Amino acid sequence: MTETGTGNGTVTDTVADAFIEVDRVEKVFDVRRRTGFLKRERRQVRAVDALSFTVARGEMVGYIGPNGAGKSTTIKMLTGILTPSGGRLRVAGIDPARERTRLAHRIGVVFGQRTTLWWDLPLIDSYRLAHRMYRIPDARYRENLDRLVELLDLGALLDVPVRQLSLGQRMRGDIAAALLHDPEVLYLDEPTIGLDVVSKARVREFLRGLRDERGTTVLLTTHDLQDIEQLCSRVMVIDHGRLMYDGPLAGLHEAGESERTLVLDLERELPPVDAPPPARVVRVEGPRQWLAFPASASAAPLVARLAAEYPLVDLSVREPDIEAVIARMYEERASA
Ligand SMILES: Nc1ncnc2c1ncn2[C@@H]1O[C@H](COP(=O)(O)OP(=O)(O)OP(=O)(O)O)[C@@H](O)[C@H]1O
Repeated sequence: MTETGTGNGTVTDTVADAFIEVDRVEKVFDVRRRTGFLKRERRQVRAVDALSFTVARGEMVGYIGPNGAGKSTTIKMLTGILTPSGGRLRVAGIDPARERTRLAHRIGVVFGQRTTLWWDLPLIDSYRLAHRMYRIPDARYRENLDRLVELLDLGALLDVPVRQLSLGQRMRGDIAAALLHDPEVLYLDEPTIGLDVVSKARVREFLRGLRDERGTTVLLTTHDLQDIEQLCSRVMVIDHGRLMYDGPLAGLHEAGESERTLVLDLERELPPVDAPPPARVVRVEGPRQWLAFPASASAAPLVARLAAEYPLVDLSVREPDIEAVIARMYEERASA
C-alpha cells in the first residue's frame, strides 16, 4: 500500500515512502479522580494501544472511529503536542515530540471545532501573522495567498473579523491558514462538521484538488462517511486505541455489512414498494418510504427500477453512520 513506484520498488524504497510511520505507539493518561473527602483515585486510560500504520506521501487517508476512540490523541502525537508513552513515531523522518518546531513547518492542522484564526481581527491579519510565524518568503506567501483566496473564494472575506464569518466561511479561512506555508502533511479533524450541503461540497472539492494537484499527504478525521467516500481511497478505523480496519471504504461496508437508506417520496400513499432483494422497505410514513440496501452496492439500478414502476416525486440516499458500521463490524466478529 505504501509502494508508489519509486526506483525499483525495493524494501528500502517502501520505507522511505512511508511519510507517516506509527509503530506500536501507545499513549496512557494518568487520571486522578476525587472519590470522596480527601480521597482520590488514580486510574490509567489507555487512549492509544499498540497502534501501527504507515501513510505514503501523497495519500489521503480517512481516520475514523467512535467518540473517545483515540483519534485526537493520535493526531496530537503526530503533531508533537503529546509525547507517546511507548512505540515509535515519525513524520517526514522527524520525531514529532522531539522536534516539534521543525515539524511545524512541514505540517498543517485544521480542527473543525476550534479555530486557529484570531477571533476579533480581520481574516487577513491571521494570514499576515502566519507569514511571519512560519517565516514564509514574501513571494511565496503572496503566491500562496492569492491561490488559496481564489480557490476557497475568500476575496470578499479578508477584511471581515473572524467572529463575523459563518461556520463554512470560517472553515475555508482555517484551511487557507493551515496551507499558507505549503505543508507536506495536512491533518484535518472534522473539516465538514456543522457545514451546510453547499459548504461541504466546496470544502471537499478543494481538498480533492489539493490531493490531485499538489500531492499533499492528508489524514482526515471525520464522522461523515461521505467525506471519506468522496476523498479517500483508504480508511483506517480505530476503536479503544486499536486499529480495527485498514483498507478501502467498500471493504469496511462489507466487513460491517452496513446498509444505506434510500428515502422515497411518492406521489401518494402506497403499500410498501416491491424492491429487489436484498433491498427492502423498512419504514412507511404516508407517501414517504425508507428502503435499506447494502452500502457496498450502487443505488443507481435500484433507483432506476423504482422510478420506472412507481410515481416518484423525490428521493435521497442516506449514508450509514460510522458508529453503526463499527457496531455491525463487532457483531460480525463476535458471531464468527
Ligand atoms: N488529556 C487527557 N487526559 C486524560 N484522558 C484523556 C486525555 N485526552 C484524551 N483522554 C482519553 O483518551 C481516550 C481517547 O480520547 P480521544 O480524544 O483521542 O478520542 P477521539 O477518538 O478523538 O474522540 P472524539 O471523536 O470524541 O473526538 C478517551 O477515553 C479520552 O477520555
